[in-house]
Amino acid sequence: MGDVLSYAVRGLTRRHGVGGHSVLANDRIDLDVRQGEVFGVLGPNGAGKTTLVRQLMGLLRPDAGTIMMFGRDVRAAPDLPARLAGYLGQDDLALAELPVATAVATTARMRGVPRAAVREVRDDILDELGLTAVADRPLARLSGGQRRLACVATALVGDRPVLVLDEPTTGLDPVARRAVWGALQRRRDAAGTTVVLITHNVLEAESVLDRVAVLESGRVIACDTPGQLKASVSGDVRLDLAWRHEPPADDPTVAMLAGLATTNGRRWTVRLDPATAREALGRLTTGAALAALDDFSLATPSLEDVYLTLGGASRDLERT
Ligand SMILES: Nc1ncnc2c1ncn2[C@@H]1O[C@H](COP(=O)(O)OP(=O)(O)OP(=O)(O)O)[C@@H](O)[C@H]1O
Repeated sequence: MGDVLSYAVRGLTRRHGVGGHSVLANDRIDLDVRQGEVFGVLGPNGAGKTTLVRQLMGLLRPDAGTIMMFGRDVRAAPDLPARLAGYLGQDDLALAELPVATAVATTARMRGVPRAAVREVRDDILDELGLTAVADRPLARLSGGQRRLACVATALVGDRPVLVLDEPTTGLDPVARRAVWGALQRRRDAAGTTVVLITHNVLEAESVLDRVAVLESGRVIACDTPGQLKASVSGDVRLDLAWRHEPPADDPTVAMLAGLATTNGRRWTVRLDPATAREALGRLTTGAALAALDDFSLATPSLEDVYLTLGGASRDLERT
């Protein structure tokens, strides 16, 4: 990873709409994305993530601020992102009528892959992403997940130095998601490709992302490596409890945890300092509540905990 900045963003501001109903979608965002890093953008729905990446791609004009791409001002060279970056948008309907293989091959040709190499390049990426079996089917006649995966293939083909991907793994099954994360890592490791991606899947992204920016209400509220972000909440551990049936509400430990827990049905997640967590667990496993307890675990914080600590909403996260 070098010191070259694929993107240097300063004071980026963009408002949608006008007058009383307008929304400040990006509010003075500063970001540096280094060449060869996988850079994640996390944040709750409506935080301004898509607005940010559309500006990085030159698809939306900033109201204020600058975007430098490899040292050049995107405003002065608006075609720069389209030439240097492969982009996956939220909906990709342009290629819908084409068979997958044709969509990938056509994109490869447009990106300068020599005619003699197109077939091999196309077949390699279809194989890498597990799309070979549907290569002859038009995108419009694929399942939602397969179509998304085919769009990922068209974004990745042609070895652009930058990839900007808006939720590349949303809607994919576990095998396909693993294929996408693997494909991104391989490009970063082998070719120094810079990847900027939006994701809600923090649990999987954690192992792939070099750095993460957390957006909320148009602002960057944290930006660091997953490790450093986790260190910022590292005083705490996460206690996960799965209840077999309704826990006794009059048990003082249960009542204390209930007030602190994020709940998902009978699953409770509580962030506590280690000593309190150990004590609580000790009381639960020796007291009356044990009969209601199905399973428990104590874990050091994940990027998910960071996200939640910073104010992200658990409903916006995919748990897979
Ligand atoms: N074309 C538009 N006109 C008006 N408001 C818009 C428009 N596009 C986005 N917004 C608003 O701007 C804010 C940021 O939207 P954006 O799509 O960038 O968020 P996001 O973080 O990508 O959200 P999500 O996770 O739901 O995709 C939201 O409040 C959204 O409602």
